[in-house]
Formats: sequence, structure tokens, C-alpha cells
Amino acid sequence: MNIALIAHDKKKDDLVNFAVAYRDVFDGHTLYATGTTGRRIIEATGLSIQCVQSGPLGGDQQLGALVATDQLDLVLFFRDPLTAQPHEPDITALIRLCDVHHVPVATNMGTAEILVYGLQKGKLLSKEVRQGNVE
Ligand SMILES: O=C(CO)COP(=O)(O)O
Repeated sequence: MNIALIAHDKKKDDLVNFAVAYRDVFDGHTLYATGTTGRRIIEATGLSIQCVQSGPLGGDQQLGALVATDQLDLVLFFRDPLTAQPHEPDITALIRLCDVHHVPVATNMGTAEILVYGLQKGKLLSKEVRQGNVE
């Protein structure tokens, strides 16, 4: 699966710790991240991550483009709901695209953990369901 990891500044420690805790799960997947988040996670885990731009410089939009072109299967986005972000429209757009394309998106650690448990369970059927390929 192709997974995106993103965290706002005040949530970066949480996502880094989460990535350390679930390192073995993430290791089996192709990882993308916004710039600063990705570099922090690489430093802490040694995982291989393709980093796009930092969020305020267009990283959310780059990940949104991957969602729109069916190149992301899961988005874990630890958002900070208590701090105004200069690129709020980009954040909204990314989450909207996840909904448009039925891509699972977690916006906090609690949901992210449930999705990671889902990942460990194996193949998700939602793509097949949408294509009418489930009996
Ligand atoms: O701002 C972000 C997401 O909206 C995250 O960007 P960074 O990982 O570069 O801090």
C-alpha cells in the first residue's frame, strides 16, 4: 500500500512516536510524507520515505494529486485543530480529495491506530466494492 504521513508542528512528536511504535507495520509499505514530517520520521525510524514539499509550500497539494491519481491508499494526517494554518485551503482540499476518491484518512492518532490495525489485517475490499467486483 502507498501511505502518506503528515503532521502539523504541534503534532509532529505524536506522529514520530507513532511511527516508531508501528515501525514494523510501516516498513512493509511505500511511504510518502510532507517535507518536515518526513525528515523527522526518517531520523527517528530509518524508514524509507519519499518526501514532498513542506505543507505550507505545497506538500498537501502534491499529496492531493497522488490521491486524485489513485497513487495513495491511506492518509494519516495528525492535524492541529487549535492552531490556524496559513495553508488551510490546501488541507481542506486534501481531505476533500480523500473523500472524493474513497481513500481512508485519519485526522488524529486514535483513528490512525485503528487504520493501522486494518492494515495489519490485510487487503481492504473498498476498491472492489466500488467496482462491483465483490460477490
Ligand atoms: O503543514 C503540513 C500539513 O498541512 C505539514 O508539513 P510539514 O511536514 O512540512 O511540516
